[in-house]
Amino acid sequence: MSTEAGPSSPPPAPAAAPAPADGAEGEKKKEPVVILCIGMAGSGKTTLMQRLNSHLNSRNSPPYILNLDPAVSHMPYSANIDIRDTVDYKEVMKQYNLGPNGGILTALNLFTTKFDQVLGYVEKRAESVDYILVDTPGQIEIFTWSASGAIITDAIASSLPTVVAYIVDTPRTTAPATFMSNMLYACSILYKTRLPFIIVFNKIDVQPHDFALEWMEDFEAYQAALNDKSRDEHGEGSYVNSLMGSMCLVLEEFYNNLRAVGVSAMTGEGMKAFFDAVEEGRKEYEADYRPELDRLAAERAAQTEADKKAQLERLMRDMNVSDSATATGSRPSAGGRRGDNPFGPHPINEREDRYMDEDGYDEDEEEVDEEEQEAIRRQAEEEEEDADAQELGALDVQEPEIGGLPPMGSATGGGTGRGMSWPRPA
Ligand SMILES: Nc1nc2c(ncn2[C@@H]2O[C@H](COP(=O)(O)OP(=O)(O)OP(=O)(O)O)[C@@H](O)[C@H]2O)c(=O)[nH]1
Repeated sequence: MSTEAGPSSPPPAPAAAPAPADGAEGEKKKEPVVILCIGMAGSGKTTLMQRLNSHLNSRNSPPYILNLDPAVSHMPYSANIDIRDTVDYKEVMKQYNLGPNGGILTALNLFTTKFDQVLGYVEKRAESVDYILVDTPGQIEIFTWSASGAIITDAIASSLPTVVAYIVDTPRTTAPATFMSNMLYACSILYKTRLPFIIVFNKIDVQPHDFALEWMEDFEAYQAALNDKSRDEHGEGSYVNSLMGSMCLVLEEFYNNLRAVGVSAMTGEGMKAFFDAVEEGRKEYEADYRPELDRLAAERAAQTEADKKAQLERLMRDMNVSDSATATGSRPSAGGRRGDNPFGPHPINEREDRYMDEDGYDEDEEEVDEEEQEAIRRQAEEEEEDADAQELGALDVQEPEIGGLPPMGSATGGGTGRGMSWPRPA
């Protein structure tokens, strides 16, 4: 058992400005790292969140915590922002005749409509914390394969250094086939998020993770394990097993580019290795992800600038004040001199007449009308969506004071009651 605070010990008294977890005093404080905990149901995400929370509290560096799992019934720590305070997924299920997964997904979608507020709170606290922990729904695909999961991940990652901690239930991964399935899933998440990735082999108090590290480093060791279990009575390996052997080779590149650590959320073993890996992840984010983000932002800015320029040119053309027209002087302006005041009054109907065809049909006018109508339609749709979200109960996100976390183990199990639940009370 580690010497860190146990699961139910209260956090230390909140410090106004927590001492930096690492780095020398006087140095400019680093941006906090966001740790996105993702994993299969039962892999130990919530327990690990609790462990990370108590570990960081014991280092006098309390983290900022977000819970994005609307269905968690017991949370052994208090979150600064809890999806359950904003949306009640059981009500969503009832009202829309949805099953549990549909309810959780819809609750997450509703919460996503308010995520800009959440990000605002997180950014405000970025000055005073070193780590931001995010717990995700137990049904992994609800987060990793949904639009809202992608929106939330992108929003966080474009704001702060972010690493993905993929939690693996080690005792349930000892079979080569299960191991391979888990690694392929991890690989798919890596390619979807493209964020620095840590594979966290949890529950090493029950099953050490050496076998997994060996399989990741040594193809032949994995092949040997496969052969061990794959022979049929004729001594032949099955098709699936030879496929898995090939997969292992394919994944070599993936294994080479990620960090794998073993932890026990229960005992606290492996915390140092975990935070070292997070620090490496931060460096990778700064070296690879941030420049890409900056490049995309510059690309977008250039595109916006080009669009603006094109619009302006079009406007100038419409008003007959193109460079050539201005240079040669198109018509006398109000002041009387040719080329002066290109926006001056036109002789009646002159401009309009030039754009009319023989039937008096104005093609350009129609184009503008369509654009305007499209813009009006979009705005109306957005307003309608906003109204829907409001009605459905994606209420303003509530944030308690940081550092004022209730003692660990005091979660209410059905929302912490700080915010409003759906549906909105009469
Ligand atoms: N022995 C051992 N058990 C653990 C460890 N971490 C979690 N568990 C147990 O594994 C079970 C599942 O843990 P949770 O933290 O609820 O897992 P989860 O991934 O949050 O589960 P969902 O919310 O359903 O996705 C619980 O019974 C935990 O006590 C660990 O490090 N060692």
